[in-house]
Amino acid sequence: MRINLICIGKTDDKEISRLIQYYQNRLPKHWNFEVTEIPDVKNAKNLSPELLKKEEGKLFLMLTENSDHVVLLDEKGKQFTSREFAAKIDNWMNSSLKKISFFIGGAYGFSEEIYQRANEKMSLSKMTFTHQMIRLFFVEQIYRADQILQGKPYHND
Ligand SMILES: C[S@@+](CC[C@H](N)C(=O)[O-])C[C@H]1O[C@@H](n2cnc3c(N)ncnc32)[C@H](O)[C@@H]1O
Repeated sequence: MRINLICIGKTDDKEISRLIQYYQNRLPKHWNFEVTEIPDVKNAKNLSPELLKKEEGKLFLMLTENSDHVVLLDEKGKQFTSREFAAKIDNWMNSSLKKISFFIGGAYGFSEEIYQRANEKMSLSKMTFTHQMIRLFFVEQIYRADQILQGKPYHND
């Protein structure tokens, strides 16, 4: 199974990029985890929020196959503990799913088309984070899930 985290625009803060890389490098290869940064929509500043979300949505969908299980990272989604998330990933890994695509929205979130396409919505907190910071928080949770599944002492509860 592959796991793809798809985000809008480059991670423009070097410190966030460095930490994402840090956790990614510690993840075993069999996770097949990759981060895809979609280029920012051209002329984004001249588009209304609705149009911008639509354009970003088209780019998300271009990277998604029909068989992908799409999970939106969305502050209004369902919340999990780190152990529940690790168990969820373990179930997916033992299923026939070929790819899980996690989407992080842009500055205004997701278009209606993307909500329609999504299989589920997952929240990391009820609070809203920037689309840059949430990348790092998510990648750390992926690393934490691996440590939990390996029974390592990184996660202590
Ligand atoms: C700045 S937020 C979008 C803001 C918001 N949806 C709005 O109404 O304007 C950018 C993206 O970061 C992600 N995000 C931010 N906070 C999150 C949270 N607590 N849990 C999961 N994803 C979050 C989501 O993918 C969101 O679309």
